[in-house]
Amino acid sequence: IKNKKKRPPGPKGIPILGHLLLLGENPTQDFHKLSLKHGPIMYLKLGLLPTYVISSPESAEKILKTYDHVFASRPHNETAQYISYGQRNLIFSKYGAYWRNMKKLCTVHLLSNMKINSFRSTRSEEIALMIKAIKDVARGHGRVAVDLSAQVSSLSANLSCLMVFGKKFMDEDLGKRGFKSLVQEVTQLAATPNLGDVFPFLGVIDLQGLTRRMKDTAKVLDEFVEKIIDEHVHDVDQKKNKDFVDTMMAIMQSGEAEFQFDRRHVKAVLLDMLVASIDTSSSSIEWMLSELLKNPDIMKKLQIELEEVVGLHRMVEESDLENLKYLNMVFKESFRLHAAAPLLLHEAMEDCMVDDFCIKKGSQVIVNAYTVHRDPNYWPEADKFLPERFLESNVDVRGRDFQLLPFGSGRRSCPGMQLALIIVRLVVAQLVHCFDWKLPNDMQPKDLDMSEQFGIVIGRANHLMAVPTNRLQHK
Ligand code: HEM
Repeated sequence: IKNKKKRPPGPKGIPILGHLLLLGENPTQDFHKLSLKHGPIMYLKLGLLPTYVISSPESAEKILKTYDHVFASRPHNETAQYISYGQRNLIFSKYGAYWRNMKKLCTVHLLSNMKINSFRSTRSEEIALMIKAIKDVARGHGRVAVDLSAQVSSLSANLSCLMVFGKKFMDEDLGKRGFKSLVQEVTQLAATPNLGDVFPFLGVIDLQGLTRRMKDTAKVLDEFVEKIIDEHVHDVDQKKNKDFVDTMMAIMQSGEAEFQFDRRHVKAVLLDMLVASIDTSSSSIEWMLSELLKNPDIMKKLQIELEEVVGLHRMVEESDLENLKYLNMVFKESFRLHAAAPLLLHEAMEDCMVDDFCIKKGSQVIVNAYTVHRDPNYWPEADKFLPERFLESNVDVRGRDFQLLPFGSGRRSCPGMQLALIIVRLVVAQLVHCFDWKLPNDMQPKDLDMSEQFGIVIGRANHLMAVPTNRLQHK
């Protein structure tokens, strides 16, 4: 009984608001600083919502493995409801039979190795288009800078749209607001702390206007997806390569899903796939390129590996990836320092003792991968970018090693990891192989700004600009 009452340490809060005022523009960093003071299991009260912040590999293992069955649910997200057709998607769905069925369906039919491989030539064509556009800039003989952030974000959106909808969308599509900005608005709104989540009685009042904005955005997106589904229903048999809309509609029409599965479920999952894939992949690529520009010796070493494995007469292919060992090390180190979604949001489905502390049913449990990835017991000189630390180590990003969790671990871990591993490594390898890069205006690598912009995905605060010169010896 005594243990059941024991609460983890945490800062002193104030009545009603609890610890809300301790969180500023970048909650990941705020949690990080607080946990250095209060320990790996820290208690905070965000408004009325009891929250436990988990910050060490050992305590993360307890949450995501030992007691995964208790912590596999998601906390309520007032804003996100409206884009998920009443929690019919995966990301924000509560744990239960529906989520289990839907996750299985997505893993088997949308994100399997076979399905991912069926889009191999699409990836290759789209990446080649980006490289061609950069080559045109590189004709300026080392004088003109490329907006790498814009290039990569557009590539990532195109890759996701082709896979999900079977076609690309331009900025001018979807009326005045533009397709990409609309998808970005969804992630932005879902990430903005909503008072309705921490003071449930404020949910209906919508003081911040977030719900209203999300409803508006959701309506436009819904009309857009409806139109795409209709187009697919009309010419379903004409394509060899089935995109996600074809696949989901076929499952719906066949009735093979063992749970209720109608058009709302199809739309919820399609939007899930877009929202979960576009910014995570592009930010990860941006951060990896930023680190390479900041560390020219590491960039050079990677180029030497590419020269040895691929040669200077052709571009990188997906089949090369398994032979690029140093690329893999650079990739792990970049995901360690710049996990795209470092706050893993979970909810306790029952009371649970973790170490000496009782985590109460209904509480929010946040695993902060940002702090876990900097634990000095596992990561000496944790703030430095040192890919060589993986030289003699088997530590991997797949969720087996709790000191490195960029894709989470356990039941709620990322089902798109395999696809992300391919896209991020391939795009970075291609850019580094095809071009030499330097920072614009004689900027020194050490001066490159690495500020973060907080959101569901942590991106760069400023666009990454760099000057390319051609490297390959073919036209
Ligand atoms: C570099 C790219 C990516 C990163 C870093 C990433 C990371 C993550 C993380 C950290 C989670 C939450 C894990 C947790 O709560 O414990 C997650 C969930 C998820 N990811 Fe990814 N992801 C990436 C790409 C993708 C892609 C390409 C897709 C699909 C096309 C995808 C689909 C999802 C979905 C559907 C979920 C929700 C799973 C659930 O709640 O059951 N992700 N991802």
